[in-house]
Amino acid sequence: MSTINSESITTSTRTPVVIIKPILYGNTAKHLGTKRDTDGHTHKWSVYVRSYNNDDISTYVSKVQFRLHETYPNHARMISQAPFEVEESGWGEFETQITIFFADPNEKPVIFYHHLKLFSTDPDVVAGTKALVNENYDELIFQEPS
Ligand SMILES: O=C(Nc1ccc(C(=O)N2CC(c3nccs3)C2)s1)[C@@H]1CCCN1
Repeated sequence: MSTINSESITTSTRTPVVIIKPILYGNTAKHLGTKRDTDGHTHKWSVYVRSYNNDDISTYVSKVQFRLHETYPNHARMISQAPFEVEESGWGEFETQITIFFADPNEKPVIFYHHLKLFSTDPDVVAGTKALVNENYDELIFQEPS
């Protein structure tokens, strides 16, 4: 923006402000201890998106869609309030698609792909004394409107 007055012309240049929000997305899993008779499920698991710093991501995330394997009822799960996670059970591993929608209508949704992991060679996970955690670090980057 330039301003003109009798003495001079000044031009202000504003450096775009970039806001970076570190996040974690992924899953935890724990063996049920047995193969459930009713449905053959062996694990309970949770797939989630959360702030890396444990702050409230609801200030900038409006909803998150977790697309599970199509054999799950209502497999495209939309979560519209924190915590942004889906808790389920099953017997195997598969690809999930995680779409993050933002409170700012001008910000396009972002999509992450996550392999839901249930199995581990970690003796404590195998013993069921420790949950498996399979998560990824990433960053949501916002440009302040110029
Ligand atoms: O396992 C795998 N795919 C899976 C897809 C769905 C799975 C599962 O666990 N499900 C619980 C069951 C339900 N049916 C109804 C309500 S929930 C669906 S496993 C692949 C195959 C080879 C390696 N990985």
